[in-house]
Amino acid sequence: MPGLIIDRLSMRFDLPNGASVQALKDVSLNLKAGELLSVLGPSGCGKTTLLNIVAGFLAPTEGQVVLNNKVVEGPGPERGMVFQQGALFEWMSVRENVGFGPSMKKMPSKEKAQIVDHLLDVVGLQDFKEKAVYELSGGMQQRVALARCLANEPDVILMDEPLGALDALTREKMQGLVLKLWKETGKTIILITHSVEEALLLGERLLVMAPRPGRIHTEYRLPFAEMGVGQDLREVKKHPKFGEIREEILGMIWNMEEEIMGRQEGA
Ligand SMILES: Nc1ncnc2c1ncn2[C@@H]1O[C@H](COP(=O)(O)OP(=O)(O)OP(=O)(O)O)[C@@H](O)[C@H]1O
Repeated sequence: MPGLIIDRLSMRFDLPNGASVQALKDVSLNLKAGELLSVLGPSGCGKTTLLNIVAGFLAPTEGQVVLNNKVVEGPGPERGMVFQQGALFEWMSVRENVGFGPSMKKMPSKEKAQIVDHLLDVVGLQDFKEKAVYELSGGMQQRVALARCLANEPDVILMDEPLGALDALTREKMQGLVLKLWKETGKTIILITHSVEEALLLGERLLVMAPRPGRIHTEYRLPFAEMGVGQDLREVKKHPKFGEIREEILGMIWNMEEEIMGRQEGA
């Protein structure tokens, strides 16, 4: 079956002092090709661990990830990653950064130039093609990171707080861009965020995770990502359901954090 199957994942980190941390316990999830999933939860609930296992950077202690019928056994080009800070090659131009994957694949230069040009149009950076990345603002650097990821033609894009370091206005524009890319490319996307509003806007499915052990607490299926494509996201936020679910999730995460604090004080 095409798509991504996360099958009963558990991850335990054994620490040098003999203790261990159960970062994930029995996490299962099926994503169809082209679905957009956002993941929220208090610090330490295993969001990044989950993403790193799907990326193939970490091997789970139990369970498996299956993408398009193949078990994930390490990193691969069909899974692209976008980090909070672009992880770009500072000394290369925007064009060279976006063309890096195609260059590695030894793609003929004419074909590579066409792909790079197309992606720079998509992310609105055509006029900055020859600039070095250190000359760009944070928002522009994240646009380069998205274009560079897309140039590898991944089936799944994994984003770990990709907009977390941006100012509010740039972040809002980038949220619109993520929705546009999702609709135009049909990629499956998993996006981790600490912002409840962002998770509501950028998740047709939204997972709230809980800590100790890291697990899925609640899943929502939401209309806001679809509503937001090509629209003013501030209008989407005015939808009565948006405010209602935001309050519900904020309360849920607040209670989890209270519980953690209580356990720490009682320990
Ligand atoms: N390499 C590691 N060695 C030991 N413990 C780890 C390691 N990586 C993560 N952990 C622990 O696993 C748990 C989950 O961590 P993870 O980073 O996945 O959570 P998170 O939800 O992404 O947190 P945050 O929101 O703060 O980024 C935490 O208790 C963390 O301390």
